[in-house]
Amino acid sequence: MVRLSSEILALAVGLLPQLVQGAGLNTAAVAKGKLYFGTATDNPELTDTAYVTQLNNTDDFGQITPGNSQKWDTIEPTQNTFSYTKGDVIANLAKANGQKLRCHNLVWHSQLPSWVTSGTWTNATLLAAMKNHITNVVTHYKGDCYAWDVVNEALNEDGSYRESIWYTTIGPAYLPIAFATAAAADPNVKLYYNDYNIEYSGSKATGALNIVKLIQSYGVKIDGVGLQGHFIVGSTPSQSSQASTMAAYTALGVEVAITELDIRMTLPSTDALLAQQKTDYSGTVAACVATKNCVGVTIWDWTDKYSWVPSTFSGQGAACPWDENYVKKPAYTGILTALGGTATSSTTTSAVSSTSSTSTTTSSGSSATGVAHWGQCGGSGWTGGKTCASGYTCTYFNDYYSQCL
Ligand SMILES: O[C@@H]1[C@@H](O)[C@H](O[C@@H]2CO[C@@H](O[C@@H]3CO[C@@H](O[C@@H]4CO[C@@H](O)[C@H](O)[C@H]4O)[C@H](O)[C@H]3O)[C@H](O)[C@H]2O)OC[C@H]1O
Repeated sequence: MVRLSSEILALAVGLLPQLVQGAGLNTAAVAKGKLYFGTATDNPELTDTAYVTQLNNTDDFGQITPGNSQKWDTIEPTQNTFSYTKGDVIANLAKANGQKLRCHNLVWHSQLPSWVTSGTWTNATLLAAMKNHITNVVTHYKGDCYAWDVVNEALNEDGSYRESIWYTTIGPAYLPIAFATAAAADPNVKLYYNDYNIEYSGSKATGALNIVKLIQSYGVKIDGVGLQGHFIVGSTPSQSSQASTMAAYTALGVEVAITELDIRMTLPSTDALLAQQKTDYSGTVAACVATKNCVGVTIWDWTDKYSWVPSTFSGQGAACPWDENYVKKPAYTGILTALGGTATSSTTTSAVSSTSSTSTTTSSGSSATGVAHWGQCGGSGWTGGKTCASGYTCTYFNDYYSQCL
């Protein structure tokens, strides 16, 4: 009842209906006792005003993660020369918006500069370089990060250690040493081990459990396990499987978070794939909701326009809850309902229609019904049909947003 009144008020004063507080993903997550619902972002897309408008919407996003700008190759491209410009842009954006920042990442086998991958190292020299990097970066962002992904993807699929430069030169002790170094630089930040395909039981999840135990056995602090959640429509692990795996981690005294959620499909998308994607997103988020020490969910960017998927997995995409035109997909409603939120008219109209056929109509560019459109009615940014369907009138809200009502 209250929400309906807010919508009427918002319409009356010409506000964007989707900004009505109380309707979004982060608001619903916090109401469920979670710390945040968030999204990854990256520097290049921050020049897109409509993108940033939604990124800044704390009703949907209470947390952001830099997708690339805190990685080793960006921050320390040359040994002992640190460049924080890109990372700071995102850290400052989070600060300005009052959003939590998940910091990503300190030690990984990928996106390393050549001075690391091609250097001639001994155990002692590589340890010194790793500790120097961690100390500098964690100190620079001290107080800014809710959590650091201290080590990313240390495992093979069979649960053995990945033959990275870290493992082959230093051995498994690089993990506890990395965590101890981060803890010394910022005793208050949460320290995570982060990986993919550890969201369901199996050898790799066992490997991740063993990493937590290894770090703890050294008397070193580890606060959390990050479950990346890069899934495939129709092959996403079930809610119960994800929840029971989360329980195995939290039984070791650490929290968990879903840190990089996206659910990709073989293109082109169809109504059936979008419906299955909604189910898959919903079950995954519901697993976190059902797990007391699952603190939050982060999607790996919110719009298909800037998703990493098509450039990494040939022929696949449409992995995010918003399409490339910033129209909410059925997945959005799936997430919201898993978070205990209600799909109101502000959700369904500015976002997805409750029927997948409307989404298809919109993305195919034929006449639009009660759905959101970025841009002015009939203008160049008008992303759906150039005209509203019979019985609907195009209503202008602002330069970015119009809707067939
Ligand atoms: O701009 C992009 C960044 O967005 C990108 O960020 C990384 C993306 O995810 C994380 O690393 C990847 C995780 O998925 C692995 O592939 C999996 C293989 O097994 C499959 O079953 C599973 O479905 C797949 O997801 C990739 O091999 C990993 O690289 C990483 O934590 C993020 O930083 O990084 C590259 C930039 O170009």
